[in-house]
Amino acid sequence: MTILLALNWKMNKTPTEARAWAEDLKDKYAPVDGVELAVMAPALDLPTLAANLPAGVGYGGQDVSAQESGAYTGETSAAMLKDVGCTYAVVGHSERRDYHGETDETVAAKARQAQAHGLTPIVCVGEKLDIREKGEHVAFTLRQLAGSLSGVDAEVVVAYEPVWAIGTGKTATADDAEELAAAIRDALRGQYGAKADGIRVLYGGSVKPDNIAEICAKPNVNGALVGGASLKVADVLGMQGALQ
Ligand SMILES: O=C(CO)COP(=O)(O)O
Repeated sequence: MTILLALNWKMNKTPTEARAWAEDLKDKYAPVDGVELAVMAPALDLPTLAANLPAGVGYGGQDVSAQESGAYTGETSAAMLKDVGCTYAVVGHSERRDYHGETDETVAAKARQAQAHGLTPIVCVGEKLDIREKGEHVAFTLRQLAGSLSGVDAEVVVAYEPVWAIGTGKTATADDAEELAAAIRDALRGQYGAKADGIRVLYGGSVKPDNIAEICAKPNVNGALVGGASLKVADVLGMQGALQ
């Protein structure tokens, strides 16, 4: 399965900065066999990426509305993302769940809406520290996954992002990542049967050039969702190179 290196810029980079980043990447980028690169950017940056990313590098939104269109001020529809050439939409990132009150039901509705427009949702799940300390991280994450994939078809990517590892410099060990990725794979088999083996399960949380290879070498980890280390082209090329 092709490894997906998904870059989540979060709320960083103006369109001017996004353009400079894309041009810099274009100067230095060479595709690596078996590695797909895609940038999850603020909606305003997407047209700039469409015009300036090197061929073969994909892009997507960081969120998408659960609604089709209409009186939903501030929202971005799946049709809008599709129209600017997105192939992905992140849904259910822990920052959306925490700061915008998104529930599993909302996340599933967003994922279904993305699929209805031909976008692949990247559905994020993962536990907070207190849940891990109680040893309930597997059960919690699988419950979140089941709710977040309700009515969602197999054209999906799942990202396991333990909240305690996001932006903290604390990376889960490769074994921690594999424990959850394997549990997620089993759950996906229950929902999708044999198609589960074609679904990419990513790990996210303080992934960097010096730890990505070990994490992505695990049998059930098919890529990474990267925040901080996605902002500098040098780090992105470092991660891509480490996967070679
Ligand atoms: O939340 C993340 C990606 O979606 C991870 O962020 P960091 O890589 O900055 O820890």
